[in-house]
Amino acid sequence: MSKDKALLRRMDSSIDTKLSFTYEDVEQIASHILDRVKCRPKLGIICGSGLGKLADLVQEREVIPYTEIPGFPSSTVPGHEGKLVFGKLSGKSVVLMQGRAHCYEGYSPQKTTLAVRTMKMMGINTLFVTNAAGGINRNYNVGDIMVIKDHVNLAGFAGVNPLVGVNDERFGPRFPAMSRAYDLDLRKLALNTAKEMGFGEFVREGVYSMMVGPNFETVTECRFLNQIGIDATGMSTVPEVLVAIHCGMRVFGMSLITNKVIMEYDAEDVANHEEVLQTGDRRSTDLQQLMTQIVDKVEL
Ligand SMILES: O=P(O)(O)O[C@H]1O[C@H](CO)[C@@H](O)[C@H]1O
Ligand SMILES: Nc1nc2[nH]cnc2c(=O)[nH]1
Repeated sequence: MSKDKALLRRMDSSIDTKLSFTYEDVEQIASHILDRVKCRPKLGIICGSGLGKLADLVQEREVIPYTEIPGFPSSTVPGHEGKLVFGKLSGKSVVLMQGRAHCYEGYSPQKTTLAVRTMKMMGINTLFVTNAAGGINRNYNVGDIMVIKDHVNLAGFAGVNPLVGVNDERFGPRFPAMSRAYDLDLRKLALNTAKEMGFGEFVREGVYSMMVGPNFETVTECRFLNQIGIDATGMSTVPEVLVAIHCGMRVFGMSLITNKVIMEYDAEDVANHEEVLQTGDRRSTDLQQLMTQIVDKVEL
């Protein structure tokens, strides 16, 4: 055998397809789920840390734990139950993800977002994402709700992006635009609804950023985020939104500001997940009310 042939044989020049779930894989997962439920929703809602109580308001519930869905990552973080909850919210058919997967749990960005493509394959065309986030904007208070108008994919700067890998055009284009990721009409609907409900004082609109985590940010990282125009930061949501936009879904997002990030080098406070969950608990009723009103008004 020539030297060149031996080298070619030794070096695998193919793309690592193990990264991704194929279109056929996702089809199978979606039909596995649909075989188990009667509900046929067009709206999907992802509940962030401590925000899963929204599922308590769902009627005619049909529940599937993630552990019973092939390929689905199981939830390993407190505040994320790890269940798909189908049923009616404000009279509309919905599916709620009670808990999400995060890259910091050790899941690939592709696995972290598998549920989003699965939802699309199940007929869902509108995705609402929620999260718990640290307030970077100094005018924000703990307990504020931020309608997301844009994001900065800081994790993407380091190569963490679920759209990396073989692109199957049946999911979406190789180079998806991301300049209108958060639907303008839905943002307006949410802000107007908040005003009507008397929530205007604590519902804002701002920019979310995602770093992989699991550590909370250093003081200098927070100062940097503040300088580049970030209002709130977390460890999720962005990969889900990238995948949702890639596969043609309409996206709306809200962050609950669960803590103010530390920006003083001599501060004694430190960020912690317990505070995140406690704020989620305290504000969950308002967030649930706002969400149910938006669901009531949204056209699907
Ligand atoms: O983004 P969600 O899942 O709401 O949770 C946020 O809260 C957790 C940290 O307290 C992290 O998982 C962060 O991403
Ligand atoms: N990265 C990050 N995620 C959070 N989730 C809730 N609070 C925070 C925070 O301060 N930083």
